[in-house]
Amino acid sequence: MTTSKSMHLIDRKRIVIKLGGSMLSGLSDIFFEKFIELQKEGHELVIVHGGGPFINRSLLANGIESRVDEGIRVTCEKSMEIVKHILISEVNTALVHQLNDKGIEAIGLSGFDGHLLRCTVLDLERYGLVGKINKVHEDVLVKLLASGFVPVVSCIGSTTSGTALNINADTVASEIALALGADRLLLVTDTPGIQVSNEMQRNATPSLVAQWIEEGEIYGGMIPKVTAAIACLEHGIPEVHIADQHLNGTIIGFKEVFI
Ligand SMILES: Nc1ncnc2c1ncn2[C@@H]1O[C@H](COP(=O)(O)OP(=O)(O)O)[C@@H](O)[C@H]1O
Ligand SMILES: CC(=O)N[C@@H](CCC(=O)OP(=O)(O)O)C(=O)O
Repeated sequence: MTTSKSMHLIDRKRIVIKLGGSMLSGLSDIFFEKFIELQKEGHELVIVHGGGPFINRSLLANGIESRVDEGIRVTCEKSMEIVKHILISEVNTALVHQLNDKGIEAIGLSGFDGHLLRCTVLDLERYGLVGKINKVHEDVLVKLLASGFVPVVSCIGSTTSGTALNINADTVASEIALALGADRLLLVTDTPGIQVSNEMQRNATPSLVAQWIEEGEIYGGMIPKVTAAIACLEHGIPEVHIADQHLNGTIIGFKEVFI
């Protein structure tokens, strides 16, 4: 016979939630309420955050040229200093504070903490100091989750010699979701899902996504999101949502899900 306690354990899901820089400065109470609801349902939640618009502003203020190639920032040494400072010292701390303030016990981490994101350089000539994740040491996250904390991860990786590398936050979220064997990846952004011909899509499959990229319907910052989604689906994560902070959006899977 299944007891209600074991039912609860069976139902518990590990969900990786990526918060895009596009929506971080406008996090609403509704988002925090939904987050707390998921916690009360017993799910284990990990947050990964970006901060693209904050980085753009700081680069501009410092007179450093900013260029993005298919959603990946080309990162020179001077930019890297700014990226590291903005993501770790500003965005991560502000987000951890906001969560703690709402009664959510959050702990901030970068890829340096517990060797979380071990990287090598992706393509020095094309992207500069951008990391390719070779290994996620997810044990630090598992320990924090087991102690009831919400890990809040910024998208800075480290090489074995301690050099900081910039990584797109959608990529970090998908690699962490895969390493944790998450049940769901939720990419929260400033739009309620994928829009095609002016219509929001409730469902998508990897082949439809490939077609929409080909047709130019998906471009810019949406490209790393759908790439991350497909990598997760191909490695066994059942569903990826691309949604706004009210969690309305597109579900990407191999089959259509009617919601
Ligand atoms: N088909 C699409 N549907 C919706 N948004 C799209 C699409 N293609 C490109 N985008 C762009 O992607 C943006 C989200 O990516 P990005 O700005 O990088 O967000 P984040 O900071 O949340 O990662 C949207 O605001 C929109 O401008
Ligand atoms: C390599 C790379 O592109 N890094 C990103 C990291 C931040 C990010 O991904 O932020 P969003 O989630 O807001 O887009 C960047 O420098 O903008």
